[in-house]
Amino acid sequence: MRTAHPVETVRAAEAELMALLPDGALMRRAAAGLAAACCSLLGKGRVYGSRVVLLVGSGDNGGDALYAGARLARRGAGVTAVLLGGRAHGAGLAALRAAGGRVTEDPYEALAAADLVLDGITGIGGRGGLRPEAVPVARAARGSDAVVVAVDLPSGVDADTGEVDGEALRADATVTFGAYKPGLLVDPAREYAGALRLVDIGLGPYLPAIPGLEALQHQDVARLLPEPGAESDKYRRGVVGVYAGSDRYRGAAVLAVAGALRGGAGAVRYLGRVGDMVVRAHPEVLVHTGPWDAAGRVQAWVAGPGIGEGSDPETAMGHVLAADVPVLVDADGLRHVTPGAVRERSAPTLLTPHAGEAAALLGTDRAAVEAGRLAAVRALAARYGATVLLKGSTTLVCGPGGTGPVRVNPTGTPWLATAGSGDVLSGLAGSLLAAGLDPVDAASCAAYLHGLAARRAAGAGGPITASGVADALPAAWRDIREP
Ligand SMILES: NC(=O)C1=CN([C@@H]2O[C@H](COP(=O)(O)OP(=O)(O)OC[C@H]3O[C@@H](n4cnc5c(N)ncnc54)[C@H](OP(=O)(O)O)[C@@H]3O)[C@@H](O)[C@H]2O)[C@@H](O)CC1
Ligand SMILES: Nc1ncnc2c1ncn2[C@@H]1O[C@H](COP(=O)(O)OP(=O)(O)O)[C@@H](O)[C@H]1O
Ligand SMILES: [K+]
Repeated sequence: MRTAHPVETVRAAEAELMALLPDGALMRRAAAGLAAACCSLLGKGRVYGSRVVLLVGSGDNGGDALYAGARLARRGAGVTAVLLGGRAHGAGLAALRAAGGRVTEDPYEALAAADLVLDGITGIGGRGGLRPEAVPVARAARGSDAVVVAVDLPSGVDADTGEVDGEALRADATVTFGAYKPGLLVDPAREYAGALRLVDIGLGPYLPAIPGLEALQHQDVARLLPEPGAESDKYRRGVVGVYAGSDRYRGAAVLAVAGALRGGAGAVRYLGRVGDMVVRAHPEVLVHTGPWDAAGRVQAWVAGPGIGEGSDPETAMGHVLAADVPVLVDADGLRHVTPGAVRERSAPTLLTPHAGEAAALLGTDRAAVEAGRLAAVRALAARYGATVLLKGSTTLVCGPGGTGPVRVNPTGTPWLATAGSGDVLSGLAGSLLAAGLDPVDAASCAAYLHGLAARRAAGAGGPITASGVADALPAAWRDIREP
């Protein structure tokens, strides 16, 4: 599991460790790791003679850049510092000068010739976006041919929330110290960070066991995915009920069922208006057309994709929410849930909104949700007392209450932004619920598999369809099982 810790936690861990070490030892560790990462980014044999520009702010983030710059200068790089704050880390500046580095008043001339730029303007002490004097310099760095490496964080992003208030520096890579910060894993900040590298400075034993954010990796998902045993039968593997589709949105039912069939449940039962079409597309589905209470055994429900509005869907959602089994509510189904109704349920509920639906549930606008995804997913989980999976460029999952660690999905591709792919995801997550995973695991494993399947479907990069994502799910599952 990859974990991220908020700034307050990182600072507390640093303080504990620093008390045991000689002055400046942590910063030297950080700078040594940073310089090593820069050497590998420049390439073997390319450090000597390379041109490195340091963008140096007024705090310790600038100190890291200066010490790393001194190391690179000692290996033969031409290192130039641009001082952007009113002051600069004194010992770091002295180290750079002693190693042969220099300070320039003309950042643009230095940047035009740079092979590597180190962004040490702000790290975890930064507040708000870049200040006006840093904006043209950051743009010139981005516009140059140099590799841009952010020190600890891209300057201008919020380390804890992933929000970007104003302008921030766009890096090709970020070398972060001691622990990932939540903002490095959550859009919009994540996009500014580029490839991530973590430098171990010995903070591990001083960090709490429960992180602010966590990202599943292959082996975590492999451990959680259900696998049939010798004694399995279709009912023991779980039956997932799907209530989806309408005369207007028929495909939503087919796609949700396609996801459900590939999620490890033993059987899929369909209720809704388009059973004929569903069974034509998926003959293995059990279609029920009678009253709700005669639907038969179901271990988890997926309800909402393409059901539309009106009294019929409202009544049906009432039946689903009354069931004493886990329920996933997606898409149109989200119009029919209230915090009170969800809180009163006897079994867990999983809500899977995209940013627009989340905004409607929170009474805000879509842009606000997209700018503050972490806050939005926590607020929804707290308000509904439910697990929430917030879809989009970064998919987040938060357990009921909103206070525990948030799971961030590390797989996926922007090619997933295609109609119907969310329906496949809801079927898949519902199937994992029926197979017995708890809602946070079901949601995060589903997002992981869905993202991998999308990458497989997209190959080297190219348009994909929701059906293509569903078709790629078994191969993604195998990739996880047998890496
Ligand atoms: N602690 C440790 O042991 C270790 C820490 N390490 C390193 O230290 C970093 C944290 O250092 P830090 O605390 O000095 O904060 P930092 O991010 O440099 O910013 C400080 C100053 O920037 C300014 N400023 C604020 N906002 C701004 C803005 N938008 N745009 C421009 N300027 C802005 C503001 O100063 P002001 O100009 O307001 O006086 C503020 O005081 C951390 O990220 C890691 O790199 C590593 O070496 C490992 C060991
Ligand atoms: N920019 C993006 N990058 C990665 N994944 C995305 C992006 N935009 C959307 N997605 C994913 O695509 C799916 C779209 O789901 P949804 O919005 O419900 O669409 P639909 O209702 O058409 O099925 C979700 O899994 C979401 O996380
Ligand atoms: K930085």
